Amino acid sequence: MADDPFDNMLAQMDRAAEYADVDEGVFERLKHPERTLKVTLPVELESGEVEVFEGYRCQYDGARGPFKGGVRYHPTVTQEEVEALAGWMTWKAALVDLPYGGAKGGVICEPKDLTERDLERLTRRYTEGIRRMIGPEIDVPAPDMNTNPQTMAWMMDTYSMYEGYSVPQVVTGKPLEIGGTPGRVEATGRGVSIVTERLFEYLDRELTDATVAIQGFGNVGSNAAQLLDEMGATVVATSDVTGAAYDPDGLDVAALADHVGAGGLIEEYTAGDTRSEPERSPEDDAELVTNETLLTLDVDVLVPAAIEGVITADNVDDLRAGAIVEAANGPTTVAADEVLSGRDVPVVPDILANAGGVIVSYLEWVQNAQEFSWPLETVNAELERRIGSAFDDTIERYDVGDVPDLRTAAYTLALERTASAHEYRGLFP
Ligand SMILES: NC(=O)c1ccc[n+]([C@@H]2O[C@H](COP(=O)([O-])OP(=O)(O)OC[C@H]3O[C@@H](n4cnc5c(N)ncnc54)[C@H](O)[C@@H]3O)[C@@H](O)[C@H]2O)c1
Repeated sequence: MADDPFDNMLAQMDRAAEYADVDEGVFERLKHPERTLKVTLPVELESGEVEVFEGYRCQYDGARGPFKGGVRYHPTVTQEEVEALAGWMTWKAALVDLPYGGAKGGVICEPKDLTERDLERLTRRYTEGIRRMIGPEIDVPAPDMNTNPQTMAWMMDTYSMYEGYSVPQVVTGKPLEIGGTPGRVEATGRGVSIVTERLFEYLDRELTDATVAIQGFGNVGSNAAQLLDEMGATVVATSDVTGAAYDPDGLDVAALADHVGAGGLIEEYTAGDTRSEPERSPEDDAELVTNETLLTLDVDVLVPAAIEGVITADNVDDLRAGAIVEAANGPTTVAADEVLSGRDVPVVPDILANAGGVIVSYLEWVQNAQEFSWPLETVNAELERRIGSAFDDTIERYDVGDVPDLRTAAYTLALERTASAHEYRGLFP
């Protein structure tokens, strides 16, 4: 059993290595991040107090191109977590065939306890700390948990100030006004909805008959919920840190999105204290249940879209979902994965299910390089083409019949593609 995210990632690699055509020496290299920078970040808060934060940037593997990966602000960030997330970015970029290596950043902080001004100062100090490591052709950060287009704007501005000219291409997930792309904010959730639809086609089942439970109603969870709702699925539960809203007849997803968008919490929504305009539908009888209960609901699809390590050996036997689509990174431990694989529960792995974000980040980066902007329809069509093609490749690998599950199929492809890049490039010096 491996619950540490980095050990979990290595165990996933080991599982796929049995089936992947990868040279042993190259495989050994792939188990180690290229480099990780740890930075100390003293920040004078708006209160006048000086607080010393700690942050990281890990560049995991750059054989396929410049490093790419988000920046996370969270109290539980660790070096091992950042390195695991950077590894997952490497496999994700390879699986969806983007010309990128994988990276990730993180700062240990509780954003809820910081003012907007504090967050700006922390972001600028972190950007200065990792500035020599990033760049449009070197390593391109993006948003992740608790970071957003505003965070990217501060990063872009800080980097540009040092360079002496505007460098929009140094980060993706920016506001539209400074080189962002239409469709980036919804991209990960849109990708999740597309792969869920493809999975149902593959299983020869109707998405319009399906019930869905989504853990986490942040950027990814809320956009996936709204798009799945538009596709005709019934979203029966969703959650935040305060708990889950559950209505077996379906939630009023639009009202919930309005409420949360206005800063509301799930526990307030279920208590009838809503901030949505118009009011929540009278047919929505959402009651408050725990996040743990949400995970074990008898639904057709479970979408973990919050944090890693939520489906474990401890709760996997209680899971009743017919399929799992991993919107979060690393939500299933290897021990739990083996149980699900044994029970033939299809699990669309994170490196495929949540790749919509990095795909549209790539499209933003390409538009910045071209100094040209594309309409939303072009971005969405390209996202659908790329994630659909990665889904087809994964299914094709799975249908050959030797790999036990979709995750192993996806990892096999990702490892083979990354290893192939290493073999062509050779071992320096
Ligand atoms: N934003 C992206 O483009 C993107 C891309 C790929 C993968 N992801 C992954 O998706 C996941 C969610 O990212 P996001 O950008 O939506 O973050 P977010 O901060 O916008 O939302 C996170 C949601 O999870 C909830 N949450 C946090 N901790 C929780 C806990 N302990 N139990 C239950 N709920 C909890 C929060 O209340 C919130 O509703 C992360 O694993 C992230 O790495 C995000």
